[in-house]
Amino acid sequence: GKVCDLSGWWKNDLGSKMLVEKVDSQGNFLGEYHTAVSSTQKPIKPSPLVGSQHLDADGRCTFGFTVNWSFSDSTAVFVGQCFGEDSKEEVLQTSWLLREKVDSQQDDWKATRVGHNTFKRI
Ligand SMILES: CC(=O)N1C(=O)N[C@@H]2[C@H](CCCCC(=O)O)SC[C@@H]21
Repeated sequence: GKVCDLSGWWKNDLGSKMLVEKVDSQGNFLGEYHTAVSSTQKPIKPSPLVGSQHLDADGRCTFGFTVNWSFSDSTAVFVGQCFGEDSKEEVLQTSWLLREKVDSQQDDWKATRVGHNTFKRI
């Protein structure tokens, strides 16, 4: 069967782009995330990501990664699964949590956003 190897460039429906560099034999990878959107006023910059994937032979591996935003004090974590039927194009269905930095615990309740998003290869 076809292993789902996440390495390469991906784009989601917000227009954000992600590069996954080499996936090692344990499924670990590094990369960078170029977000098209942000909740901050600061200029957007590429940000490093660290993650790991399963290496199932069925092209439908699960994965997770963390993005340490280089231009804001927030952090995002993504989890998802690759759907790569042999003939059809590969799609990553993901859910994410974005944790922004708040000044006090009184604001902790509103500090985490959740979402979902689909990535396709570019
Ligand atoms: C995939 C997806 O929906 N998102 C995407 O591609 N960019 C936004 C967020 C970017 C956060 C930038 C740093 C900040 O604003 O603090 S992470 C979830 C969302």
